[in-house]
Amino acid sequence: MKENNHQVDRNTTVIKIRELYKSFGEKHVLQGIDLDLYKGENVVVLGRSGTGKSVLIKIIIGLLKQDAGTVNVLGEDVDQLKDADLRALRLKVGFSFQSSALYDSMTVGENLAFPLQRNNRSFTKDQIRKTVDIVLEAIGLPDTINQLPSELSGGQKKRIGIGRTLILRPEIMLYDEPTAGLDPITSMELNKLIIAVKERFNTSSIIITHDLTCAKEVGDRVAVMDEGKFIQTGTFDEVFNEKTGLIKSFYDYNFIQ
Ligand SMILES: Nc1ncnc2c1ncn2[C@@H]1O[C@H](COP(=O)(O)OP(=O)(O)OP(=O)(O)O)[C@@H](O)[C@H]1O
Repeated sequence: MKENNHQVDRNTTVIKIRELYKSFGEKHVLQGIDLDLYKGENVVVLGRSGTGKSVLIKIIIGLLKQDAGTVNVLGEDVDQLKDADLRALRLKVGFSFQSSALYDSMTVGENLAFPLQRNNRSFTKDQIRKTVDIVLEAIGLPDTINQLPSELSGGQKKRIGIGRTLILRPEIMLYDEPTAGLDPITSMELNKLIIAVKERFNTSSIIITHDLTCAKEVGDRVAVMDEGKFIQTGTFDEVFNEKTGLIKSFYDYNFIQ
């Protein structure tokens, strides 16, 4: 059991996915996905490239429509929502891109303030500044407020990307390969940040990764995707206890190489 597992509320499901199918022409990408994300939980989705992890995330935030099945996010069936309701739902679901997607010409402070200025026009300058300060402190980079993205390391950019997502106080966080391209020490710091975000901001998260250390550190549960289905779901130890087939390949590649 993880120390932070006590925060998981198994009576409240924030994302409920049932019998989800998605094909592109003859390419059957998602072939019957079921998933519950509980309040306060971090679920890691592991899978080889091209197994459909990004397609799953896009359906969750309504960027793609499924062929069959249901995706319920915070009580709403995503594919049934009108545009305005979908936009409102997206404000409650923070999506942290693989590339940090920061605006190069804006300082860190301006990058963080931008989503607030755009989505929450009632905020005063002072409130915006305070919110930016709180988030910068939470992500451990209070001194970068006046820096440009080009002056930051890869790990710092990822943190700021997460901070920019947090600024709107989402209930759910979706992380797309948060540790990709980072050295092991910076990856470990990012794992700690993902756990800290959950504890401090009460978020529930889906984390897409190939990185088993990340999965082990941050995941209350791990779901292994292969050919559009989850072939194993459970705690990291449950999933990797019996190492056969794809699970073995993943384990060997990450830990024995
Ligand atoms: N809009 C689209 N049109 C056609 N095919 C698509 C589209 N989006 C995704 N695919 C296909 O769906 C499959 C799954 O893609 P997806 O990006 O979800 O993989 P992934 O598991 O996220 O991979 P990676 O780990 O490399 O990011 C791929 O074969 C991809 O080519």
